[in-house]
Amino acid sequence: MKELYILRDTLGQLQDVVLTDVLKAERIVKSSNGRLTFEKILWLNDGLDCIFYERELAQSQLGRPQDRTRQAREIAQILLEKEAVTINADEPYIYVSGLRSPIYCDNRRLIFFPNERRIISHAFAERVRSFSPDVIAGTASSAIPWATWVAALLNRPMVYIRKASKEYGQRRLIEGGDIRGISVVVLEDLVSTGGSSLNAVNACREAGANVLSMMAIFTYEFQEAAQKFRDARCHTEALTNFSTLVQVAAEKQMIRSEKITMIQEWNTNPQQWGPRHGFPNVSPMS
Ligand SMILES: O=P(O)(O)OC[C@H]1O[C@H](OP(=O)(O)OP(=O)(O)O)[C@H](O)[C@@H]1O
Ligand SMILES: O=C(O)c1cc(=O)[nH]c(=O)[nH]1
Repeated sequence: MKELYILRDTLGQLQDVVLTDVLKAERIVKSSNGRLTFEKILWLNDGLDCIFYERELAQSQLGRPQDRTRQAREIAQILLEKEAVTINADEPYIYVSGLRSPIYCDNRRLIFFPNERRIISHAFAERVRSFSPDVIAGTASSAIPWATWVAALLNRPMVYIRKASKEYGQRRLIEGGDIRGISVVVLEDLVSTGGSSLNAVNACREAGANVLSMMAIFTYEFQEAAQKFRDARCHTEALTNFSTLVQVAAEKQMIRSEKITMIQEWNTNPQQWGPRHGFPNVSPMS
């Protein structure tokens, strides 16, 4: 049994999607500290730990490192169980940056699994909510569904950012609406070198938006990516990451130890790994 907490201010309305969850809940315990209505729901379904619908409390609760660690481990396990993560050293994958890699994390697969995609979109929503953005932005193409679900959960407008402006029709780079002068959180499915996500952040900035954060499901934790975001003065975070993935895979014996050693070697020096193993890196994909 899991516990779902829904918190709202006394005048607040629960969104439809939450109401559906509430109706399915076994038992609701209500209390109040004067300013907040506090509803504790004993939740029978797997997968959903908690949702916070009050900003102040969300920040204090979600800021606790152990919560983030638990969440990162849970999502890493999903990536492994749903075979989003695959390893192939015989024919290493080519990344959009041109890097060769023995590991690929295909988060596109996650949209196929309703329970897991709910866990991830709720995790995103909890974090995005603490920034109170005007708009949720998704990078094309893989983050469009995540941005859609998060925007629906938070009842916010959504846009998506193309890799390049469309060459016909309205010729837009950002689709959905005008983000000039308003705040945005950008969602991405995955960060390797950070090039794609930073392009999206820059596109939003050039369109006149204030980018509050760029959040991804997964990051390989490359120094190169972290430096790019520092240089761009853009806050960034990920729901889970390479080191957590490796830790969970090792503990639960989901990846054999020699493969773990190999992907760790790749991760410490991704530029060198391909050439050293007879697979030169290639030009970045356009
Ligand atoms: O951090 P980077 O080095 O830029 O790499 C990460 C990017 O690569 C993938 O997108 P891809 O270009 O494969 O496009 P897609 O989302 O349309 O599948 C992924 O979805 C990220 O956007
Ligand atoms: O860098 C990339 O292109 C990339 C790496 C990865 O593991 N998964 C993905 O979708 N893209």
